[in-house]
Amino acid sequence: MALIPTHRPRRNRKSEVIRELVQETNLATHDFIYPLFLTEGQNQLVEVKSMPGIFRYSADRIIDEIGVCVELGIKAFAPFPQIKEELKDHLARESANPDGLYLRTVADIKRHFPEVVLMTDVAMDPYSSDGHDGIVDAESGEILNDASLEILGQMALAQARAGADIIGPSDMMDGRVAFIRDVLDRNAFQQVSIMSYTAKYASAFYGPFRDALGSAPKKGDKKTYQMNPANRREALRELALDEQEGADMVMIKPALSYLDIIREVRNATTLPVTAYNVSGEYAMIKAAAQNGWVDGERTMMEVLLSIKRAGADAILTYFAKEAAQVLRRG
Ligand SMILES: NCc1[nH]cc(CCC(=O)O)c1CC(=O)O
Ligand SMILES: [Mg+2]
Repeated sequence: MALIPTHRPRRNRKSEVIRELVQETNLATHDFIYPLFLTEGQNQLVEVKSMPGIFRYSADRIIDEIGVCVELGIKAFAPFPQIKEELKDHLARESANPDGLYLRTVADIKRHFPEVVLMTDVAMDPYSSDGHDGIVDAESGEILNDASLEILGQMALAQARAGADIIGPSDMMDGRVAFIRDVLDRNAFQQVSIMSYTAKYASAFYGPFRDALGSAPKKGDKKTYQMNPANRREALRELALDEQEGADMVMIKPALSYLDIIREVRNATTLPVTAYNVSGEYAMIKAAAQNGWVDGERTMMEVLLSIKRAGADAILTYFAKEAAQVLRRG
């Protein structure tokens, strides 16, 4: 008797239709935010070596690319700029230049596609001659928190003026969400949202992104501002502060080694939760797929689904375009 199971979960797996009926999590193209790399010049389309299938686009080429994505149903984008070395300085001044590569292109994208949502990145690293997200004290090498807030506030304001829909502070300075919210509100940008990089870990998985932008720290690492990968409770503390400071959405980054944090944050907040499936996570799957070691497409879809199952409402992912093609095919 004991040898005949009374409970048979396999009955709910016996056909494709039944499996779909009981499926708990679904991926949709509208879940994706597509990060895009911008570069100077005309007619530039340069593949990032460590990210096969991902390119740096000059301003003229990005418009066509966004057109293709919109056609596929991708409606949200997160642009990042590759800034020329000679435009970088200790105070990241280029970050607030309305005629610079980034803000000019943001305005241009919004002109061509008023309906797309642009999330702009607030952090000093792409514009900083030190390659850090905040100001580096010349003597001590310390990353100065409160002095950096001024620069981040001006950067956010310049992005709002260029037409950003969502400001994404990725810098991990303390208090920046409240600071940026205040600057935006005092300048009549009450409707511009803030998606905080709430729990951003000091991760080895950012390597290919830093290759793409040439934004790696010139000295030291980011461990005095990005979080220790060992910590879980600290993510909840950052969450509580970002809620108090007025974040509209919160983000966990990276995603795959931090699915537990995504779930934990999902359970602790009523705010929308986003996860950033970062460059190194993309590169790993691409490399294995190119070697024939995993099925790239199935691995991609499984990873994205897992991030949603963990509790993310939206996903920043370099896979957005490929996954949208798979989802369209059905
Ligand atoms: N402000 C820094 C920033 N903004 C986005 C990413 C990484 C994204 C990725 O790896 O895909 C980083 C990484 C870093 O700290 O150097
Ligand atoms: Mg914080």
